[in-house]
Amino acid sequence: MAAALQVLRHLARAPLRPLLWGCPLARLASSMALAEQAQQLFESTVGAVLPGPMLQRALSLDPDSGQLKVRDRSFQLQQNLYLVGFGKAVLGMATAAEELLGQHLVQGVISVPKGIRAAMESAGKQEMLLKPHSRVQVFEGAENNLPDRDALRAALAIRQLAEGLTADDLLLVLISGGGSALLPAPIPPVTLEEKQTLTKLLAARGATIQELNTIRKALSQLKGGGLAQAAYPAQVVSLILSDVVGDPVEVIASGPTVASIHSVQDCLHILNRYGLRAALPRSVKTVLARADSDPHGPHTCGHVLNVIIGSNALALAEAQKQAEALGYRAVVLSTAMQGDVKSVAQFYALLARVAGTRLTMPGAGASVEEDEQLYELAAELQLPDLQLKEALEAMVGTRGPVCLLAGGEPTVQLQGSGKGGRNQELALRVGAELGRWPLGPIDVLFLSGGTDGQDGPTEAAGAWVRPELTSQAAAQGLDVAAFLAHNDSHTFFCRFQGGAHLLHTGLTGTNVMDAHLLFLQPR
Ligand SMILES: Nc1ncnc2c1ncn2[C@@H]1O[C@H](COP(=O)(O)OP(=O)(O)OP(=O)(O)O)[C@@H](O)[C@H]1O
Ligand SMILES: O=C(O)[C@H](O)CO
Repeated sequence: MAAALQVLRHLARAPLRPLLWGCPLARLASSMALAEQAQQLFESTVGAVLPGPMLQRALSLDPDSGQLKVRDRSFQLQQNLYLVGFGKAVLGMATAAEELLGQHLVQGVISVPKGIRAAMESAGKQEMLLKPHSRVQVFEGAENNLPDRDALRAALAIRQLAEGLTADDLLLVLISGGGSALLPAPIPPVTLEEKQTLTKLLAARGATIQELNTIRKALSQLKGGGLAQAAYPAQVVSLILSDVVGDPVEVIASGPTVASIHSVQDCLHILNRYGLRAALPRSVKTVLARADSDPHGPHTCGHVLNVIIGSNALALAEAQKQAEALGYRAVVLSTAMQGDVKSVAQFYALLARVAGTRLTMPGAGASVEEDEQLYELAAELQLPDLQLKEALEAMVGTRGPVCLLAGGEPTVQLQGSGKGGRNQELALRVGAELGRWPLGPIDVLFLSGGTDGQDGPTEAAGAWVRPELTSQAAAQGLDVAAFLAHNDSHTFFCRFQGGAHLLHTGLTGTNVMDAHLLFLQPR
């Protein structure tokens, strides 16, 4: 685990070894090293959004004058700096912030997942752990990503700190994914249990994170700008690590420092859509009715600076740079990869075929039907930022290796009771699809990994596959289709070639959704 971390740290700084594409020997070696390079590139993707480097990029402190710079804004520090935070990556973010801001920090309170300190400790990740005499108080709670009494206690301590601030103070707010469950403060008479039940029901019925968080905001004291309001008249700077496609600050962790723009009507529409309006507890109806007649209208957040300091796009941009340094033609396809994992897998496999044909037989092009099918699949997935045409055009005239990068969070409809995760299932499906057609004189590798280092309830971050997967598995007596039918991708990869295709990084301490890397190397 410690060794994996060393690699991550090293890769965050060091450029990777470039390919020497002119020379056949080098080409052979490079082809053999493709899997190794894929794993290194994944680690660079994560390295770009680790708490330390991220905070260092976002903040700069002049030790002589005590001026803190965040983007183009300056704040005078003078025993007036406070910190709060909530989210799965916040422990490491708070540690990095305290290290940077040192003596200026008066007091802090953070709400982080249950067991995270012990997990980081046993993973040997000292840089994610606060020092023994830290000024930051840590609350652990929200087991299984659900708001609980411990998280409620943390939220109340955060509110108390915020409410005690004056116009001379600066509140630094550290926010990352999972923040909603770690900052529950229901508006009375709504109880924690009622809020828990409602969010669980909405999630189980397929509500999007935008819908879920709209409801959470309407029922919360601190979400939807409530925390910023509590801290007024202090100045507020929120440093946000995004785990939502498109980085919407009002959605991530339910936007506690962003004024909510939703009306009660929006909430009622959502509750209607999921058949929950009729059975609402009286307390929820009371709070919604009260909000409807609130004479003050929505909060304003003029005293707040919200800054996205880490995102999937940022991580992929770093991986793209590293891939180019290795000699690849690298294109970021999308940072909003969503949709059913089966369709996403078909898309990547067909993309490998269409792009591969362009690379190996310039001028021939893939068949018109395949091109059309690829564009149809892309349209079905509805990816707002997809650079498919650009990526395919980039193949024309490219004679060397290509790396296509994407990020996001596909969805798995669980049918079986097997062990797996989104990334391992996607990789397994892509592997199975790639084996269906001959791909010509080209080496192909697809990797999918969760940037938090944990894919579903498994110890792996994800997996990588090549087109030979199905036949090699069959030679080992493993039937890929049978494992897929039970959502048993992790069991498959543990058995296949002794687990050599699994990605193991350990918990990374960050989270910007998943990364997908598709490598195409003409032979
Ligand atoms: N056996 C399985 N096969 C495939 N996917 C699974 C399996 N079990 C759980 N999953 C998927 O794993 C996901 C939950 O895993 P995880 O804890 O990594 O969540 P997450 O959404 O990545 O959390 P975060 O928001 O922190 O990134 C769900 O999307 C679920 O569908
Ligand atoms: O906490 C949340 O609301 C989700 O992780 C999205 O940010």
